[in-house]
Amino acid sequence: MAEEKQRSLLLDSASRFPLPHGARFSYGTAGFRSEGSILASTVYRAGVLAALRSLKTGSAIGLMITASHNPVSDNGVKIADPDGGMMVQRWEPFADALANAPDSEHLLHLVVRFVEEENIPFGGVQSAEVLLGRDTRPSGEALLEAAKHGINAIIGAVAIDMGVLTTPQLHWMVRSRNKGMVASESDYLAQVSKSFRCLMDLVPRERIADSLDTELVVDGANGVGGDKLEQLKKMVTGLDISVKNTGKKGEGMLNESCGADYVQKEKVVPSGFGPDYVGVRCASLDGDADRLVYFLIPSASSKNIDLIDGDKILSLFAVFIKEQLDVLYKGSDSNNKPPVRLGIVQTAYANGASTAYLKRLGLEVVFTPTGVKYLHKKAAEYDIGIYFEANGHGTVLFSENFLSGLECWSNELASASSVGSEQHKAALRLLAVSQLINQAVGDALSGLLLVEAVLQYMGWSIKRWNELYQDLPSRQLKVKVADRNAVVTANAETQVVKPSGLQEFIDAESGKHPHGRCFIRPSGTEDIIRVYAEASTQEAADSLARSIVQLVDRVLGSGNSHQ
Ligand SMILES: CC(=O)N[C@H]1[C@@H](OP(=O)(O)O)O[C@H](CO)[C@@H](O)[C@@H]1O
Ligand SMILES: [Mg+2]
Repeated sequence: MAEEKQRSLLLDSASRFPLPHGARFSYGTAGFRSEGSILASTVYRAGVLAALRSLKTGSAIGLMITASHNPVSDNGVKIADPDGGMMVQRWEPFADALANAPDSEHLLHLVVRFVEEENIPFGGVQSAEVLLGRDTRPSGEALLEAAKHGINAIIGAVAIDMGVLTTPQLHWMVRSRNKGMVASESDYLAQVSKSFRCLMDLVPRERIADSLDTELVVDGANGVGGDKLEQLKKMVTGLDISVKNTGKKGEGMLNESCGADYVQKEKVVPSGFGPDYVGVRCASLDGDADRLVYFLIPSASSKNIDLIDGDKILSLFAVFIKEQLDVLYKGSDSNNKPPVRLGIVQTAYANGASTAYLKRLGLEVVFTPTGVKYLHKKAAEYDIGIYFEANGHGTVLFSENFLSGLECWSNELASASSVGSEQHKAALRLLAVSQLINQAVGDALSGLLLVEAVLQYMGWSIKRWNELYQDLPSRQLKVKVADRNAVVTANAETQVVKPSGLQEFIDAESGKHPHGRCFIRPSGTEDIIRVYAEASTQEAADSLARSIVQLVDRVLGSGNSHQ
């Protein structure tokens, strides 16, 4: 009876969100993404999916409506799992099938079959909870309603609207709620600002005396991050933050000539910044504030910037954390403590100079395919795992086991004669980092505060930080091809397996240039093949990339390659 009611409810509500004619959707690296005006049926179905996922896991699930750094007319939707991470990959084929079901009958059929296969408690026997968030895109409001309809089409499921949020805020809320911890936006802001204050209080006095530059100017991409940073700014002291491209009327369009993606890819001064900011520490968030890069405008006449990308943020965090661990483990009372495993996770896009630098520090560096779901999973295998994509998405993960040990150790140090010792302070710093930096996903706001705290601790200017190592010149191009899946890669995307012969050519071309390195892979978010090349000079990197583009175009292409 209950099942009958469930079926007719789903049929009824699904028929209100018909699939647009000729549309095809695919749950890619960043969920579903498309022109916002054709996404209502997809977001409705993502609501159904999220409710089923919540029934299956018995936990709260997140549904975020955003298209990150895409143009303002686009939108998208992604699902967060109970731990705050991306939805388990095993469910992606079902997500695709749901999104593309031609009508409500087919949709119902798919749901009923999947519920049976997955043994999902269906028909009201269990309750489900989906936390909803959206960014500032104009299409978001209507899409949020579509998501609510999808969730409400599953009996027992409740939609909780958490409002306009950054993507990482929603992921944080899902994780916190499922851990039984406070999980509102003000809780997020309170935790982040409190742990930042704690780190700032632990900055060595002699370094404060150097009176390091506290001025920071942030490009908010005209997205949700700017407004949130304005809120956060009121809760932190010790920094002089001003926010540009806040998205307020008259300041410009979302992601247009601004934001972390633009700044990282184009390496030019973003809109709203000019000669007034020469030498000032600047940062860019992307449209949903899960990516962060820093930059420096070198001279008044310069259109180009000095980019401080995700690799360098990672390197800064790695240096800091390694230093704290070295201090912590130096004391005699560390003898009976289990050794800590610190791991660095990068992708093939990491600049070769960053990998060489990290290895020189004696750190363990491993590679995964592109996409945070791979990096995150790998980083979670360590006691402390630091991961970043070059584009600025990343975080620092602490294992539960390491953290509980560290808390006990810190308490021991506090009660013994070591209170206030360097060793005690190192423990407190690491604990504060674990509170500050988002444990669910990469988070531009908390990442930014950690960068700022570490720079203060080190007494480093942005220039000094940038000089940690010098990036090898690189070039990224893309090629339109008939079928991007014709390219199959291995070894964390560094080697082409298919079509055969391609890798040999890439090797031969790379070998022609000092420090030449090149790889190609099918994009997970666009219908293209990406080509990345680096070498000791910009000319060599450009020429290497171009020669591989021509080859890919010849073998697979539509004759239509571009940057
Ligand atoms: C070279 C590059 O920047 N690739 C990006 C891009 O993926 P592609 O699969 O390369 O299209 O979007 C992903 C999602 O935002 C991000 O994780 C990834 O780093
Ligand atoms: Mg983003």
